[in-house]
Amino acid sequence: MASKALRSSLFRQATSSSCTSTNQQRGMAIPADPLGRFRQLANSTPVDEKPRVLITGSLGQLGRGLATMLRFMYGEDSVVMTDIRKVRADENDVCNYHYLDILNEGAIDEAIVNGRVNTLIHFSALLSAVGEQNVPLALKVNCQGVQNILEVAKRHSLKVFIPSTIGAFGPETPRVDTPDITVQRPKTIYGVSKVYAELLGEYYHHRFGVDFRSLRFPGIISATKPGGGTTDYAIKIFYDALKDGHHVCYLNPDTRLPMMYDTDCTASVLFFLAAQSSQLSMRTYNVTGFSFTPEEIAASIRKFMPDFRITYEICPLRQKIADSWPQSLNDNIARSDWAWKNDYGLDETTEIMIALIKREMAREKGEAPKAVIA
Ligand SMILES: NC(=O)C1=CN([C@@H]2O[C@H](COP(=O)(O)OP(=O)(O)OC[C@H]3O[C@@H](n4cnc5c(N)ncnc54)[C@H](O)[C@@H]3O)[C@@H](O)[C@H]2O)C=CC1
Ligand SMILES: CC(=O)[C@H](N)C(=O)O
Repeated sequence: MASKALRSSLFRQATSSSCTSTNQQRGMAIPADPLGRFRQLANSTPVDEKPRVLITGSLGQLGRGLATMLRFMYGEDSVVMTDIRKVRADENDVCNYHYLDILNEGAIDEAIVNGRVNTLIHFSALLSAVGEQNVPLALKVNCQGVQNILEVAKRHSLKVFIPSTIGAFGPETPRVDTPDITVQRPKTIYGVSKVYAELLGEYYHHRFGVDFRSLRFPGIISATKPGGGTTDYAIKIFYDALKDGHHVCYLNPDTRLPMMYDTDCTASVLFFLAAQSSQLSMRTYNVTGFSFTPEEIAASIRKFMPDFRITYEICPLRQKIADSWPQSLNDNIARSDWAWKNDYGLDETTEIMIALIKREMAREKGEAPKAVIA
């Protein structure tokens, strides 16, 4: 079932940038060489500007793929991975890994100095659903943690990336084509803490000259374990499709949310960090891929697995959160300021997720090779 473009991406064999697979959203297509844009960026980075990056919370959903891409682009010693949990024996994509609790500011200093780090990517956080279950911890990790990170960035003149989220918007926000600057007023502790991070980062930029950068991500779809968010269903649905042919969805069939494929998320971070400060008219930008409802992603899966079934058991907590978030984001300013562009639409994402999970399942049975970037 996999297209030629997909096979190319999985096995890193593509050589040209011509398109072989089309998608209805924004009339896009998967590039035949999915790593081409990353290779080009690495080749165009002057030696004295090569990033040496420390990632906090790097064992979460987004950190591992980003670390793998950074190593591919800038070499094995370009990334220091940190988190607070022990690495499992099967996590063989984890390298140069150290324990780092972001609530310990002195320990962050130490890791930056010892690792000769010039760029800090701050991924540690409690996401929307788990944040509601432990508000005091969410406040500590998401607010105190950000304060510590910004102080360290100021002290060591670091470039610092702290992601924000669609969760930084609320029910009073215009929900369709949500612009960068609008009413926010989120109703989750996650959203409140992310607005704080956006504003505090911008304050450190204007007041102290810290090179703070932030992107408001939509839900990210990847073949890695999600950390307890409202958009997690859009990952689990693929695992359930392949294991059971059936997914029980906790959101209503018509709940539309903006999403993005993992590799586009990684690209947004790396191209944004590589942009010159003079290109940036803002420090916090929306970025997005495509929007869909549970019914629409199920229909996309059925193009590859015609017998797939979806049923619904609504989780009131997550439904309420989803109902307060944008249905689609406007990211035109990122597109014009620093040439942001997503490469993957819904059907490409579906095709790749199915292929990656099939490989993961085969690997578990000892039938497939290990690391893949797609
Ligand atoms: N995954 C998504 O769909 C989206 C993610 N984001 C943001 O991107 C960032 C990364 O997200 P994910 O990887 O999905 O999160 P995740 O929940 O999968 O990973 C977060 C990591 O932070 C670590 N952590 C928790 N407390 C810590 C502490 N005291 N010190 C150090 N590390 C600690 C956890 O061990 C975990 O590995 C977060 O800031 C999140 O808000 C934004 C929008 C969408
Ligand atoms: C969109 C996010 O920030 C995250 N995936 C969540 O659902 O909490």
